[in-house]
Amino acid sequence: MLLYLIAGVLLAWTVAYKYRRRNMYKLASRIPAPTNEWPMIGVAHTLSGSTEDIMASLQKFSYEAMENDGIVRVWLGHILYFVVVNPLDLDVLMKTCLEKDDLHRFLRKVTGNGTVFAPVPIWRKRRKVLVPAFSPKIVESFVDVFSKQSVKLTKQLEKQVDKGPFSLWPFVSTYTLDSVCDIMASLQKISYEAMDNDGMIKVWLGHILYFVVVNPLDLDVLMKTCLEKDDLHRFIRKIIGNGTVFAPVSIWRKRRKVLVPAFSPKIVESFVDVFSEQSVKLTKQLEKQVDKGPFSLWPFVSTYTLDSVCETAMGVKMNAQENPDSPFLICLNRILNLVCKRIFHLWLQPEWLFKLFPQYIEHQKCLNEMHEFVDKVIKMKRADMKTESKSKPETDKVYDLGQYKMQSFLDLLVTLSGGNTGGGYTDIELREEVLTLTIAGTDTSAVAIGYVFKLLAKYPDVQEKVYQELCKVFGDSNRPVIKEDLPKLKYLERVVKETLRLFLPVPFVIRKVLNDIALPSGRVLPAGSGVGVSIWGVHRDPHYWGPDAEHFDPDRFLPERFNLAHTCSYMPFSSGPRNCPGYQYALMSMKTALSTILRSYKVVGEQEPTTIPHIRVKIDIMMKDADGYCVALERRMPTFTKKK
Ligand code: HEM
Repeated sequence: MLLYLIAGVLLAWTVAYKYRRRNMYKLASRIPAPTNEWPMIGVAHTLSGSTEDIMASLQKFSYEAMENDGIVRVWLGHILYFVVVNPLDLDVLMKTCLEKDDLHRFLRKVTGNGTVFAPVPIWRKRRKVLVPAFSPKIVESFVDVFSKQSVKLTKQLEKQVDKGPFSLWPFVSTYTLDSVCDIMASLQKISYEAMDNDGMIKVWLGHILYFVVVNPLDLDVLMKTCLEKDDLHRFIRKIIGNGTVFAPVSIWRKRRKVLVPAFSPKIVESFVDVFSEQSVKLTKQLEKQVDKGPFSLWPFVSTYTLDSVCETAMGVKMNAQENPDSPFLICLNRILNLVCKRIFHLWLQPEWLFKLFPQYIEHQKCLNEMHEFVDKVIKMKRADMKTESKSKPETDKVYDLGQYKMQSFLDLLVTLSGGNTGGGYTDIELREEVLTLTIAGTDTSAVAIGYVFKLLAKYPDVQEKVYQELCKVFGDSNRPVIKEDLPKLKYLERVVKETLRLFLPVPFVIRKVLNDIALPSGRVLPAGSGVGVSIWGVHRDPHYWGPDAEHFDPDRFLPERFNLAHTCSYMPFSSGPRNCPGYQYALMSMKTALSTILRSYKVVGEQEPTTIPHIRVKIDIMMKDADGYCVALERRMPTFTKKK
């Protein structure tokens, strides 16, 4: 019975198929075929892999079509194609045939339902969102990017001048790639659009609707109610698990309660000695670069912040400044780089697909190395706390594990979570929190220090004022910084705050909307959508910062001038219950490093002709200088050795 049924279905399908083909043949017979049809030439060329020959065939078909009233028919496998060159026919076809051919299915594997190859029902919605993003005003705003990339391209081509023929392709292809991949430029553009649209604009990212918000009144509500982090953070959760920064709210609440007391002013102040010692080391490391022209500051400042954070978080002297080949540092940088790639490359997102890429093995290797290291520190800490022994275990060859201090965050977390025996954090919870602090505290502060350097090089008058203040506080002494110095460095603090306004390490924060939310601006954000908080946009919005919002002016933070109309109009450390608990720590670490280095060296670089600073930025988890914080140093006085 079943066999009869199957046979019947097959027969019906064959008849229908034959009928359709007959119909097709009938229609096709009115249209000539080219003299050499596809199966003969096309397949042979395809098998030989000669794409040049395929192009030659396509050109030939086009010529034949020109001679046959603008159309010829071609079979590709079992599918009949009409090659059309007649503009009148094309006018109708381009308006009616909107579905892309199945041949594009291979590209769809990469772009998914991205507008270009999406099926028509999906395409219609996507196109509606995409078209306004190509408005003349927006496209015009990209000319700056094209222009900068063109100057770079011209400089790259310089190497080939008067050297005979060469392939232009690698040069022009990277030019367009750089322009198109300028993710930060797109985020900035969207933020400007939001400013012009009463502080909000909507954007589709894949199938999720995001609202990019820059209105501080709306943000005040959103930052207090939308506490759940977006799913895009799941890649970084692979590293830090349920560590405070990206934990689901139910877990985050408990973790935050334990973490906040560990950032009390008294505890953070006690870290200044660590910042100071590491800053002296940093100044010594920089010595090699003095009077030697421009160099990238990034490896120097990022190892300074890593050493400071590891010492204060785990009590371990990482010595990354002297030992940049430290496996922990290499793994940390590599894994963060892979996370960033996964966020922006859709094909690396599904876990099963990512596992097929060689990067997966690298990812796991780095993860294991980092976990093993932190687990080792935790084990030693527990043992040490148990025996309360002052004698330290044998020094680890690479990490110098023996030298931890008693009041690191790790000590505090063990105690604050309920103690070393029962009730307190498990080893995994401790590892998650320690890694969270390391990741949240390292690059953020390094990025910010790097931007201060860039801006001081651009504005020597501002640097001179910083230097004069340092001379006033430290006299001609080259002693290391102590905690009492920091509150006296008021102008330096204004420079840091203004830098964090214009060039902030975390320009965007993404949260989930779990329930419909009515906002002060009158809009309602629907449950299931996402909020892209453009802190970058908030900080540059002339509605709140005046017509000179884009200008670098540290004195706008003078108490008599600074009037924070809305809490959320300045929030480099975010706002609300999920803001950054490390802001005092970061400011102290930055001020210590800057006041140590700037007494020894003058930073020089390309000066800015106006008060609007231009720094080319890229998104690499954080917003970083695309040129690696390139500056030069000139000597002012000998490096620091003496204590007060
Ligand atoms: C200039 C330096 C820094 C900047 C600009 C910065 C910025 C931020 C921002 C914007 C957030 C909130 C993200 C959100 O709202 O979703 C955050 C969270 C956090 N930051 Fe920082 N941060 C800095 C330094 C630090 C340091 C030095 C530490 C620790 C040593 C730290 C630890 C954390 C932690 C634990 C969180 C998670 C808070 C929570 O979810 O409850 N940050 N940071």
